[in-house]
Amino acid sequence: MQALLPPNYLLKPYIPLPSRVGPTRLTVQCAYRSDSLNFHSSVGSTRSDWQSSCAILASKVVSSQEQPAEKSGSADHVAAVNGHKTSVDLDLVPIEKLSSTDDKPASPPAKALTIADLSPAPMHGAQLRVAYQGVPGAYSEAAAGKAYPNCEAIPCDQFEVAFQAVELWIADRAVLPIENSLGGSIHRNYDLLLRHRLHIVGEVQLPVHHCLLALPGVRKDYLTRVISHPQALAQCELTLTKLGLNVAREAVDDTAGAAEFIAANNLRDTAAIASARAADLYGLNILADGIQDDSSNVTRFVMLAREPIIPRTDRPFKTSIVFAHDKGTSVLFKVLSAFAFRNISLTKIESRPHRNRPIRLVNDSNEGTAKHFEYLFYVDFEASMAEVRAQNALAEVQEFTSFLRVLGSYPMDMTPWSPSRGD
Ligand SMILES: O=C(O)C(=O)C[C@]1(C(=O)O)C=C[C@@H](O)C=C1
Repeated sequence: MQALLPPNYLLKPYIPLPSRVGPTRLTVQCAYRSDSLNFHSSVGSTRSDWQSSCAILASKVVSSQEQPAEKSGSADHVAAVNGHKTSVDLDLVPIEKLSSTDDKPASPPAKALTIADLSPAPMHGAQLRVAYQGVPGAYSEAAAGKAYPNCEAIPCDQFEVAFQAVELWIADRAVLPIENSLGGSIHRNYDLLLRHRLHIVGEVQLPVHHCLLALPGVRKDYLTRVISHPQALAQCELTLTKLGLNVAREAVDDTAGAAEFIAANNLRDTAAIASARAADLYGLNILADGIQDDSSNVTRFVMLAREPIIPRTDRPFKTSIVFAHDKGTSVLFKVLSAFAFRNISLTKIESRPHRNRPIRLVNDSNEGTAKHFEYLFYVDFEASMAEVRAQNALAEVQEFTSFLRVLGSYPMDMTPWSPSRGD
């Protein structure tokens, strides 16, 4: 967004928004239009708050592109356009006001940047706003709380919306699941990491303890279906069968959303797989506790921000990269050896279809044409980009690859492991 501003205006790195966001769930439409918001709950938020928030974001871009410079930078002007009165200005500071004039003292000399400047806390004096996919009671909300204690968690109806919420400055961070110890990778988020320009700034691992929830008075033998997030259904498949629940499984957007749906529609033949907190929030009973197929069920989440953090060497760091290559099959081996020769451990490798070029045609000298699928490879390795061995490894990787992007270099989650409990 900064690139859209006229050159004589500086955008300070935060846009104040109405202070209460509350648990209103962001939808795709919210990121684009302010007139089609989906209000799940009215707690602490009003429609006009949200219209103002979205309009501020929209008009900031529009006004900076279309208005004459002396008007577009005015906080009052933007506030008036949005019909939203805020006591703080919108942080658009004309550069000329920062420089010295005859009758005004010169501005203080530029201050050296610190790590805090490069991974800034919000400047509006409020809590950090963290976007997650799902509704209150989702595991992603718990992960947001673990990553950023005391944050203001902002529910979003899709992963993509959580990315957009950060890109549009509605949220400061997004916390998104990337892999689970039983269900495997969350492919959608791998794809979105590449499509968006956010940076991974941290990771958290959350023990996931699933419960089977139903309306009060409902017994297991009343059930004709179980609904939940596809990952949660996969994580409990064996246990559901052991419980004699050979009923239909239906996928919904998130675990807590499944619980909310049962409560809202008074469904007496349906159970949800979700957290004990979701049972509390939506008034459901716990029919079975700890139904994940393995007690050490854990989901790894990544934290995303608009700016990368400065990599360090005083604590264990992990770095995530994605690359593609266009030459031969031994490239993957060569790339992996660049890490092996330097004793850098890989913690994860994932391949995804190369959507821009899904198939490569290779002319066979004898007959016809062989078709190879093309992939993007995502690799996590245990080293910080501040380490020379990691820099050298990537320099070597770059020689073999047609595309290479560092998604982030960030502190590893080193919290001691304990199997999932009911909390
Ligand atoms: O539905 C939720 O509660 C989520 O937070 C999503 C999600 C996931 O996408 O993997 C997160 C953790 C669990 O693994 C199950 C579901």
